[in-house]
Amino acid sequence: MKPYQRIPIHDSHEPLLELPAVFARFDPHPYAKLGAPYPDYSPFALRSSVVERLQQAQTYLQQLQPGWRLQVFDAYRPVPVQQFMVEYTLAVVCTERGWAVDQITPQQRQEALAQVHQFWAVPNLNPLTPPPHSTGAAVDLTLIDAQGRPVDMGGELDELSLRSYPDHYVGLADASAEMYDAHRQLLNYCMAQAGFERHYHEWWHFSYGDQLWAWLRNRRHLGQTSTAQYGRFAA
Ligand SMILES: C[C@@H](N)C(=O)N[C@H](C)C(=O)O
Ligand SMILES: [Zn+2]
Repeated sequence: MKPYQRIPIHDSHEPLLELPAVFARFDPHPYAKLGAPYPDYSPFALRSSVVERLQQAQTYLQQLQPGWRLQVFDAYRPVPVQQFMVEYTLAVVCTERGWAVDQITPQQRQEALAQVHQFWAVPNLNPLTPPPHSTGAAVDLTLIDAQGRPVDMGGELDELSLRSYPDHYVGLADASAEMYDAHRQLLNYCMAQAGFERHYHEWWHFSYGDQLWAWLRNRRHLGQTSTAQYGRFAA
């Protein structure tokens, strides 16, 4: 169990809302394209207050960089999709290691899964420990410029590497590294101004009101005892 999963949840039962067209999106959606199951809700949906805060974040961004927009990669993710993506990523990791995923030993499976879970939450059905995206309060996103071109963040979303750590480029004396770090700081600044917290291993993952958000806030403000406002979304 991760420490943030001990945070109590008092669900506000806010609805999930489709993201408005003011935000750019990855099209087609990256996991739907792979065949992930979305029977009920779009992956581009978030809890209503989280949508409002995302709009605030984009307003802050446009005050600093006119015309730039947030580009959403993924938002609401039901637990079966979390399971699908963990299995998919496990197969990728096995292939990279030269292993056939359907012939690995229990020990190899454990090793490969440990790598997967550095970046992917466990597809847990326990309502006390929901995967962050199944709450509808977590979002993976990046920036595009006024011409609609991707802003270079020095790594791809969902990349299983140290480059994904938010501070990977901090202090590196190289012009590209400084630019990547400036872009990551800009994204984090706008999201933080709107109340979001960023994942400690992923420059692209932010949330507002889930267990990880409360845990990160309490860690930053000693003495604060925030709880989660969103558990696993249930219609
Ligand atoms: C890997 C990335 N897409 C992601 O969302 N990671 C977090 C930790 C998750 O699986 O909830
Ligand atoms: Zn995420």
